[in-house]
Amino acid sequence: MDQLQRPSGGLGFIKMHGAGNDFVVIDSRAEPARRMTPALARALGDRNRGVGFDQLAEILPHQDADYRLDFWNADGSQAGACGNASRCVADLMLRELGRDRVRFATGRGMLEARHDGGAVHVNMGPPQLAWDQIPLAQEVDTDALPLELTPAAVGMGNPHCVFFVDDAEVVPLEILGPRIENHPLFPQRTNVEFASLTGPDHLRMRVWERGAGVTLACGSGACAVAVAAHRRGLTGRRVVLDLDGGTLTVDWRDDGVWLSGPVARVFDGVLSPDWLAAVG
Ligand SMILES: N[C@@H](CCC[C@H](N)C(=O)O)C(=O)O
Repeated sequence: MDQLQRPSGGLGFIKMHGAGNDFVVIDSRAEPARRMTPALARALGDRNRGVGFDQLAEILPHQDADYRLDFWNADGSQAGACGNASRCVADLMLRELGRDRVRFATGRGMLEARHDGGAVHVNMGPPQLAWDQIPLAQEVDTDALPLELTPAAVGMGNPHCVFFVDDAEVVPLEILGPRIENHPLFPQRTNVEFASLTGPDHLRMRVWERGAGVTLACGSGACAVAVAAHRRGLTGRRVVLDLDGGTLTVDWRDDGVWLSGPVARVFDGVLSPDWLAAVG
């Protein structure tokens, strides 16, 4: 990764996106003592007063891995997983280390990422399918939740509620998303996906993210939709998903759920000492 210019007291960052899911990446490997806080994440995530992002990914040192990644939502909450930010940071680290494979630690354990051509692939690990792993508030069939339209619940290190509908395009996400996100069945809230089958092993999906709202893509959400679709017998184990911001591919293999797609480095910036002082 190129060294960022840091005015004394400033904070360097990189703005990236993966299929339109946008991120601020902060490299704290050299300064692990300076940690992100909910207030700073919220201020940075504000698209008017800060930089704006769906998630913030903070890179930290780790003794048994190439690095560790922490994820923050725009509302200042933390997430155990973020597939697209994992792919974006892996792209930076694969280039920096000159390797074709990296291992990194996250809230859900050790993950692996690889490069090939233009795409970055990350193994998001096995899906969590037991009600108390996702977690849900009570023991129910995770493939058919007791909610209208009987959605499925899938954990990918973070909770997802997946609805299969005839036409995901017309779903009023802004209305339904927050209702499902905060439904009492999900004690840690949930990400919400609406998906429709558009061809053999091909899905259209739209997403409402916990802590971020409507986003153009969600990597762990794409994994959850693919897992739920296969469990329902709608698709095979490898599917292509069209999201609002681009196309992702998910392959549920024996060693985990692999997520693939494009990444882009948009710009490098520095938060000024004055702005940092003002947000506390
Ligand atoms: N955009 C992400 C998911 C981010 C975390 C999510 N909002 C949560 O709170 O669980 C992805 O690409 O997976």
